Amino acid sequence: MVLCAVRRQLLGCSSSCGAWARMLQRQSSGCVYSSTHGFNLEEIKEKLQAFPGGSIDLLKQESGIAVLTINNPSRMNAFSGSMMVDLEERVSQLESWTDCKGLIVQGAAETFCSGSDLNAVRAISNPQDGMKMCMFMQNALTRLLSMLTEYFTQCRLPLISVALVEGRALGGGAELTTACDFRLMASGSVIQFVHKHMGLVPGWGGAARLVRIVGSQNALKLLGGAVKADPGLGLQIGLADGVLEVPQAEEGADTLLQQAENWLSHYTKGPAPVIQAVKKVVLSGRELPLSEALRTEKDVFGTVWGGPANLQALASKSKHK
Ligand SMILES: CCCC(=O)SCCNC(=O)CCNC(=O)[C@H](O)C(C)(C)COP(=O)(O)OP(=O)(O)OC[C@H]1O[C@@H](n2cnc3c(N)ncnc32)[C@H](O)[C@@H]1OP(=O)(O)O
Repeated sequence: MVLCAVRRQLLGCSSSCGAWARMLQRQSSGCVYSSTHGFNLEEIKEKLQAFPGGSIDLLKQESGIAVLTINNPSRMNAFSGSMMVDLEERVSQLESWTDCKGLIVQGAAETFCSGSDLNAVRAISNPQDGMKMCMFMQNALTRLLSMLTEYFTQCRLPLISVALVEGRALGGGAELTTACDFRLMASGSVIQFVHKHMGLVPGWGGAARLVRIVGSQNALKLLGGAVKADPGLGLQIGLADGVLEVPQAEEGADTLLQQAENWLSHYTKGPAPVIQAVKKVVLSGRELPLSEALRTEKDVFGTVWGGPANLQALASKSKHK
């Protein structure tokens, strides 16, 4: 009962434990919104499907690293309605891939994503439809980053993700980069929250996540000034975790995707259960009050202690020179 009250207080829930239980139920599905918020998944999917074009493509690789490609080159990879539905389906596919360790999110044809498809935006510019689209994308991107389900130590997508930003990441595209653990920016690339210029603020969860990544001062500057963040600024404020050189065609150097895979492999090398456990303890440390984070860490520790990787390391008497 005391814990219940503490949790209610922490999440600003002033209603009864029944309401709290419903909130927990929502969180166990990894979603922010459910029917209690007027969110009807099938209804919104049908509405979004009316705006077709492009696709979100998922490639699962034997290495345990998946590549998610935003693919709508004729519109600078803008998100059509059907691509939003695609995204949610790809997240479900990733959630059921137990050996998954890492994810690279990239755009097709040398640019990342120019945000919402403005044709769809114009057609659903009434507040009700805007809210529905916003809830749908927040649910999908929250599941992508596994931000809520760690309350049950059952983080569904415990992979380490990186956005590979080439060209432009604008509006919703900039928001998408914040739904990854890391951002790698190619030389010449730009992340820009152009929402203010559109008379908007982020609605796909990008503002809340941005504050956690760069702090509220920098977030206010990026959003309030619709600042073009190039790789230099990105590194300086912690928005970018690395800069990749775009290879010249004749050089035979690694492609940006190969460079991103090499970069990510430093963090995904090793058995999937151990990598997934790392993601879980870091997420719970960030998202939970200390006492709950410590308990979560204990539970996750229990899943790897005496496990195959641990026993093998003990048997090999490995030294860490
Ligand atoms: C909560 C979500 C909030 C949002 O995401 S609101 C959307 C924010 N994004 C935007 O406003 C992007 C608007 N587009 C632009 O600024 C420019 O097109 C951009 C991306 C800088 C590229 O400029 P350029 O390289 O000069 O290329 P361009 O303008 O000729 O574009 C090539 C074709 O792509 C299209 N396009 C680009 N961004 C789009 C979008 N978001 N929705 C729909 N179509 C889009 C553009 O209309 C053009 O098509 P077309 O060749 O004229 O048929």
